[in-house]
Amino acid sequence: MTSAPAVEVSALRKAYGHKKAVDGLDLVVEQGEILAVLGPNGAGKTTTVEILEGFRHRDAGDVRVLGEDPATAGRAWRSRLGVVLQTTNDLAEATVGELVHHFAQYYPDARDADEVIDAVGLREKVGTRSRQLSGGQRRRLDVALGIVGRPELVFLDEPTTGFDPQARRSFWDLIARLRDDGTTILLTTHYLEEAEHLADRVVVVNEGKVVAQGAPADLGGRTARQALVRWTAADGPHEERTDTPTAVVQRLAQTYGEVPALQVLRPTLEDVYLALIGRTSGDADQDAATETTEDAR
Ligand SMILES: Nc1ncnc2c1ncn2[C@@H]1O[C@H](COP(=O)(O)OP(=O)(O)OP(=O)(O)O)[C@@H](O)[C@H]1O
Repeated sequence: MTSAPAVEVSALRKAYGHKKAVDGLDLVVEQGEILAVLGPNGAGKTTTVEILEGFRHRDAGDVRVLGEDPATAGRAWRSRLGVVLQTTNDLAEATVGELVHHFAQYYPDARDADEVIDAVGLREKVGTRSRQLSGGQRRRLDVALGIVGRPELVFLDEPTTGFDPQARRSFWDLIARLRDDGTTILLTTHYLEEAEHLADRVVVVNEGKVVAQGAPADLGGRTARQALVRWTAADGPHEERTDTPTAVVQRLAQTYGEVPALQVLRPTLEDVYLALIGRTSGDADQDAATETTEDAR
């Protein structure tokens, strides 16, 4: 028997005034899987996640999270969810250790608080007040508070923004361990390599709709994933898309011997993603620059 999905969303809509933030979005997260939601700034990811968490009202559509409608579900439902919120300023004077131990008390079957502190890599900061943590350390504390209750389903909205590369790697290990424990995880991210590394499935959202979904290696379909063979002949540059680049190169070698300016290119997840959202990598660089400015504020 297959179990019911952890999350089922159909025809979800939410507008802010005239702005359609979510515009007929469909989504399923199976139990035990890691689903990554990708999309450019303003695509509607946070709005969707906040509706699933029960923090925002929807205008239309059906939503089931762990079998209940988040708009009406109660405390027992909420205790089964791990919601990673930004730590509020009210808690700024509490230490890492105090916060994680304190939050653990709210849940019937909480994880061991000290193990969680170790898992997010904050052991050395256990006595530090939350206001004295760096941005990346604060985010790790947010994650610790989100998982200490041993949730069945965890929502992570851009969990590793502001992490250094080493912290990102150890966070990925933590997420893999949560998955091994059977936790279902929905995360949003702007990091394509994060989605590729972690996710069983990726959903690409653009302008409030799902524009593609699949395993990271299959996203965009077979054609988008084909290799591109390029070479230059006497009459100029040539290119050929193919599932069998070796055969194409063999054919070219028979014609030319040493093939002039031969290249075999494989599209990366980033290439496929940018094509799906109708951008070029120049636009993506622009987004990255904008994000850096926002982070710097
Ligand atoms: N509280 C709000 N009031 C008005 N407009 C909003 C509000 N929250 C979001 N929006 C708008 O809705 C759209 C979707 O925003 P949302 O935050 O869901 O996008 P996102 O995909 O999470 O973006 P990002 O990657 O930048 O976090 C954007 O155009 C945004 O400006």
